[in-house]
Amino acid sequence: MNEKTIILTGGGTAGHVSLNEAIIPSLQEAGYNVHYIGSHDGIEKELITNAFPSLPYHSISSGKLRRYFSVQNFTDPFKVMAGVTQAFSIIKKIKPTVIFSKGGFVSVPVVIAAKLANIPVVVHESDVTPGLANKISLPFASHIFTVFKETMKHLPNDKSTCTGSIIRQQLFEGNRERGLALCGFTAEKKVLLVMGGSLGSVIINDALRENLSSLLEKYQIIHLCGKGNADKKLENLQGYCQFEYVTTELPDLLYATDFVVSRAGSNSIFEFLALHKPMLLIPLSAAKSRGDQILNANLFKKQGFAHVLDEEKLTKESFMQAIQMLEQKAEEMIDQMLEVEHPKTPKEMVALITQYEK
Ligand SMILES: CC(=O)N[C@H]1[C@@H](OP(=O)(O)OP(=O)(O)OC[C@H]2O[C@@H](n3ccc(=O)[nH]c3=O)[C@H](O)[C@@H]2O)O[C@H](CO)[C@@H](O)[C@@H]1O
Repeated sequence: MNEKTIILTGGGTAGHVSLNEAIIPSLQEAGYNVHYIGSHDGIEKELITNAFPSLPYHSISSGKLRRYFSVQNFTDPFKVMAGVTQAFSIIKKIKPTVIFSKGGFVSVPVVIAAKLANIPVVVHESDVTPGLANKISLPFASHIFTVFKETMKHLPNDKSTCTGSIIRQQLFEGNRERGLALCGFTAEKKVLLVMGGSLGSVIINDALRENLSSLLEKYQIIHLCGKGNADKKLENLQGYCQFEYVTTELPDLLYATDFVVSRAGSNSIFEFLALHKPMLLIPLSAAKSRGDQILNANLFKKQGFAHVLDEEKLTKESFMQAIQMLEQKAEEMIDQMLEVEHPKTPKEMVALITQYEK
């Protein structure tokens, strides 16, 4: 049990789980006994236990790290402390050789407990600027890997490396015909995929649904609308197919897609890039976040991969104009995307992480 055991952590939103999902099969192939530490009821529990039913999942208590005032800011530190104690006893029992943290607030107690147990921790940051959980984790980590090279200027030189984004292998194994059949679509009309990040976005959902009849004249639409956001009235509308959240269906849906409208979460936009999907990005505004998606989106725009519409400028009309612009620029975007090197494989990422094991 002592040898070749790794603990993965990360959660809160799917963006803090995708990379872990990508590397688990390669870790298992390399002979690692993989354990996961996540929260009791976060999305990571559902995603990991559904995709890898035999993988041991350990729940711990975790508190949310907020940048704004909330009464829970007074109780959550106690939850984090309880989480540290729980994570510490799990680590002591499992005795991993290394711990890999994909960030999100549940990862903080795990990283602190790892330091207390003297187990090396490797952290991964997906966005241009480090998230709060990773900032807290940094002093406890042996190394931090980044997706964007621009992130390096926010990190100590001697313990950071840019690896680029790592894409789940199954996303390259989709099939257009299967995707079209799943939605009841024909091959005659172009397909627009609209996605508001892993949680869905109410304002993007509204902008789409307000324009639905005009858009359906030209496109067939796959709408990943987020948990609790499906609209029953639109269930049998020809050419419109809504899902609250998809897992195994995603590769086929992406292969069926011609253009994407999306939030600018790091994992999603690199997946669209790897599959050469022209994209219109509507990043989460600075008023609602630390502005990481705005930076992600603008770097994609600068490299010619995306057209960007600021959330503050989103109206029924500007949404339609931006989609027109997306279609006009689509070929140019694909040409730019074809120039990009193939991302590192999950197997290569595993080799990078495990070099830090004790
Ligand atoms: C509100 C919020 O905190 N957003 C952050 C969160 O976004 P979010 O969780 O939306 O993260 P990303 O866009 O990076 O990744 C979403 C992941 O979910 C997958 N997916 C999505 C929908 C679906 O139906 N099925 C599915 O599998 C996508 O393929 C992707 O792998 O983490 C990102 C990465 O740190 C950040 O850039 C975002 O700012």
